[in-house]
Amino acid sequence: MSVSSVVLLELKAIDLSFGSSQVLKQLSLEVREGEIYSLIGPNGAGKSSVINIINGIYQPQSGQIIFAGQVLHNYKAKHAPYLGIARTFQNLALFKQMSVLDNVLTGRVLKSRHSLLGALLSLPSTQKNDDLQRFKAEEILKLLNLQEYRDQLVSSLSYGLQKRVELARALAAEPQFLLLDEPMAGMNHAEKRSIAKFIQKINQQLNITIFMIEHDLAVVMDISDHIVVLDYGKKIAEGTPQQIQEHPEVLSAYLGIQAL
Ligand SMILES: Nc1ncnc2c1ncn2[C@@H]1O[C@H](COP(=O)(O)OP(=O)(O)OP(=O)(O)O)[C@@H](O)[C@H]1O
Repeated sequence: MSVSSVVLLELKAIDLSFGSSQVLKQLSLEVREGEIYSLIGPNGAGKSSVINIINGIYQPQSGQIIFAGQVLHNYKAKHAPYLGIARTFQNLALFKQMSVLDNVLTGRVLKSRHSLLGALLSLPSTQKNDDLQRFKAEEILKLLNLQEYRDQLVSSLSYGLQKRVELARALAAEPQFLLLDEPMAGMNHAEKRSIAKFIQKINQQLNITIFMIEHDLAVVMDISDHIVVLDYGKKIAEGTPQQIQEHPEVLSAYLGIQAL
């Protein structure tokens, strides 16, 4: 997807505290439509807290969240799917004793016009709706090369495949903005490369803006359009991968690496 000049998400002067500990300090950021936008920084910098704010799980003490031109007031996690915001979690959150297809179908709840009465009466419209949901879920499985696992229990799959199923389930909601919390955590090199390709495919083919936290800097540098570096809840740098790689403060003081 080409990056547009339209800002899809804006955080303005966000402050977040838990008790006496201030986690985010006057944090502002802008994510443009079509971007793969990555947030990096040391452990405890506040990255997951940012995702939890964008997803409505945490409510900041002050600041504004503006999504698609709308200031969000009293914003909670239950509102996110209606805005077209979906997410994956740092630790897998799947129904492990259900099949891959059924897990993806759970992601279609909002898109389904299924009524309980219709189901009880086996109305033709209910059957049509089920067929549509299944068709959409199958399309996503195809996109992520998961068809061959469709009927397998999630618990029987490798960790890398389970992460891909989680991605599929998030996509089932047809989001316009996808939050990925460490999508490559715990993966081997080949699995990381493969998930990176799928993230690019989702961005380009489905026109979904991606907001990602990831510790693997090589992958972040490889696929991101824009990177923000957070430390102690403050933005210390932002720019293209090249600008970030050349930022001496980021490299030496905060990420503790010499060169990428
Ligand atoms: N619900 C909470 N209650 C209390 N403190 C919290 C809560 N959520 C986050 N914190 C604190 O906020 C700080 C930032 O945590 P956060 O998980 O956002 O950092 P992070 O950059 O995502 O770290 P990591 O890379 O290790 O996942 C930490 O000190 C953490 O303990």
